[in-house]
Amino acid sequence: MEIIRYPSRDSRNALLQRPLADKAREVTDTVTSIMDDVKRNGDEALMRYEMKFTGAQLDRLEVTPEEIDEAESLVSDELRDAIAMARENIAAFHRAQVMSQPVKVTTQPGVTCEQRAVPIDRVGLYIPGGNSPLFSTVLMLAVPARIAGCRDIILCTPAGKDGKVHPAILYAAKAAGVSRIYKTGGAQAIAAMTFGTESIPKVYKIFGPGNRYVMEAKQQATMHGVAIDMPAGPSEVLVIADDEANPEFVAADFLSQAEHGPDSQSILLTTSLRLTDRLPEVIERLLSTLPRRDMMNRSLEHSRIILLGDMDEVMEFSNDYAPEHLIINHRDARSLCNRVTNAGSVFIGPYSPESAGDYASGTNHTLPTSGYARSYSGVNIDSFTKKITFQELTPEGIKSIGHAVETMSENEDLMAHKLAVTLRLNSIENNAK
Ligand SMILES: NC(=O)c1ccc[n+]([C@@H]2O[C@H](COP(=O)([O-])OP(=O)(O)OC[C@H]3O[C@@H](n4cnc5c(N)ncnc54)[C@H](O)[C@@H]3O)[C@@H](O)[C@H]2O)c1
Ligand SMILES: N[C@H](CO)Cc1c[nH]c[nH+]1
Ligand SMILES: [Zn+2]
Repeated sequence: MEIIRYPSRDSRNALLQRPLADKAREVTDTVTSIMDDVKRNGDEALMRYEMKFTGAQLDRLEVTPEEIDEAESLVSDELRDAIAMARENIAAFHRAQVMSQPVKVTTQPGVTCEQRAVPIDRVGLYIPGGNSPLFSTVLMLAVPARIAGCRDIILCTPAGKDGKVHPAILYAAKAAGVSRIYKTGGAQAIAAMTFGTESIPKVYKIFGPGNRYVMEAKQQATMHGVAIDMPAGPSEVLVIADDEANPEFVAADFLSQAEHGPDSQSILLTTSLRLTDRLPEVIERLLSTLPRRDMMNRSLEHSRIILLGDMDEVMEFSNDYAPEHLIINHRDARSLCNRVTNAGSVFIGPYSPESAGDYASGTNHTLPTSGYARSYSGVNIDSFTKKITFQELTPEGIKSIGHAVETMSENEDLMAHKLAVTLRLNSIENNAK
């Protein structure tokens, strides 16, 4: 972990870089060849890749109803209760985002404009399964998809070496109303949902987080006519903390991101010399009590403690970095959060760990990474709909805006546009005679 005290303005840009950004070309090339292979060879390629990456020998990709029943019996009552609570909270927060009234405005006498949200008919959800089986992500994606009214919800996730999907993923998928589940992961799963294969249908929009291969594949999918929620790759957290912050809380928040994968990143921004000096030792102590130490150590190599001069510099750096998660563990947390312009999701105060939002508070944990929080939102109810506009003009309406349209189209040299209005105006005039 790097400790950087009072970095010069010139050196700050380099600190905004995400881990392994220099390997982007390699990832792009690997993903391009996987996408081509799946497009050409369909299910055969998917089974080959599952064997290569997970060791699973598959002869069918779709999960059977019997496998789902078996999974249900393996989930403990305690986990069922936890999933039920998370699902309720996620549903409550996302239900509240539904626009209850369509937008309907009369812009001029006789001119009515409307906007309605219409669900995307078939969506594809990617559930990561490399380092851990993220069944919480099933809830984050399938619950809002159902609330939005998506009809067909496809889910892809890698199988384990034994050819089975983790029982909690299957249980959560059933509880959240997923239509069909397939055993395929990584870039090949995204390719399958992009092009369609013998078993897996092509979808209209792909959702979900994943490692660098998954994130790159989703971005390539957009070149083949499929929409995506956003680039959501390796997890990251930026913590803003002051002298009063409990160093153990900050250390645990660092480590909770580090355990997602070797290319996750945790950053502390502080004006406190005391915290800067103490944190490495507290992280070391907590780390020694946790499993996955090796992976966390690799992630911590990219992590940074950055000591800055004042809170203006802290907020400027945080907004430039645009973290996926921002934890403000600071005595002025409430007022600082009003200065956030770029972040996926913000956790306010000492008792709001990112883990709460990862699982059960109700907000969505599928969020933009790698600086994409500058321009993208995390998954929300709108992600599952598209907005269609409607308009209706009465004879009075075409008369009220007709002349403006004729003038504008004439000035764009588009005389057929003008004609479509003029003919109607003439017809209204003739009928009136
Ligand atoms: N941004 C978010 O909202 C969010 C949410 C949850 C998790 N995440 C991130 O999702 C990621 C999950 O990653 P994961 O690896 O555990 O699971 P994953 O399911 O995303 O990826 C595993 C698959 O990647 C493919 N793969 C692995 N190495 C490869 C290689 N060398 N070449 C080609 N393909 C390869 C394989 O198909 C493998 O099955 C983590 O980085 C985590 O931080 C992000
Ligand atoms: N932190 C992840 C988003 O970057 C979400 C997650 C799922 N499970 C645990 N955490
Ligand atoms: Zn997490």
